[in-house]
Amino acid sequence: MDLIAETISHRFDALDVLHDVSFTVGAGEVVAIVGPSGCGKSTLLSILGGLLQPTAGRALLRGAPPPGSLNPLTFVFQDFALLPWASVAENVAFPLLHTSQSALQRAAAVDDALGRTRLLDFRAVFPKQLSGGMRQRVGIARALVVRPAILLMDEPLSALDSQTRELLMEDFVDLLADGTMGAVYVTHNLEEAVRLADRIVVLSRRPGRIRKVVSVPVKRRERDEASVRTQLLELQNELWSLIRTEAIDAEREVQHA
Ligand SMILES: Nc1ncnc2c1ncn2[C@@H]1O[C@H](COP(=O)(O)OP(=O)(O)OP(=O)(O)O)[C@@H](O)[C@H]1O
Repeated sequence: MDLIAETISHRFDALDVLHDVSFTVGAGEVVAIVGPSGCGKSTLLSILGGLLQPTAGRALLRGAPPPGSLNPLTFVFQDFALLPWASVAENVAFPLLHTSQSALQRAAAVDDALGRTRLLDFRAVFPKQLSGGMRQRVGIARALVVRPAILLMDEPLSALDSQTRELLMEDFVDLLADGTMGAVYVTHNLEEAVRLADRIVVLSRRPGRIRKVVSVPVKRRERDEASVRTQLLELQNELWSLIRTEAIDAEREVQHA
């Protein structure tokens, strides 16, 4: 199933946020969205996920969802957005509450999502008992439980320390390995973009327009190998040089606001 951003523009009243953004996320593809602060990345993700109607253009899905998919698009949030009073298993089961699945089917789907995120031993634990990294694993399991075609991720690792980020990036590489699930990955972190994405959409300063789309020419599985480190670092530098001046301007704008 493909997700298509078709000439999307958006305004919040007088604030021009996105301008004429078009790209396609193919089945199983990971597309990162990077750009200076406030350029409209989260707004674009909300539009892609159908939470926000764009002022112009549209987001559409094309093709059949994966077998057994209950929801083609599902979000993973920066702040995990877990229910504090519910256990890990109950949090993960939450998106299934209003589906027609039987209790047995739900339990199987929850077990599958917990297994894929290595959380089976933590099913009865409550979020406050978990580290940040484990909480985000629960957030990811909750997204996986509906067997989505595409994960919509908004800075999913930015609340975590660098070691935990590294571990979760490895988890993402595993989860995305069989190519059945794609992702749109919004991030400030160019290292994450280069590590995880097939293609990186670089947005300009607000109103965000596409400045460049960059492909990562190394298989995801091989990106932690020493032999490609220089190549990936060069790509990261290329991205930073595209963003740097505008990031400085955006930073000043935020500070003066
Ligand atoms: N609901 C809203 N109403 C009005 N303005 C909004 C709303 N949501 C976002 N904005 C503004 O739209 C602009 C783009 O915001 P958005 O969060 O999409 O950018 P971003 O690129 O994700 O930012 P950051 O990199 O800082 O996370 C910002 O100036 C923001 O203040």
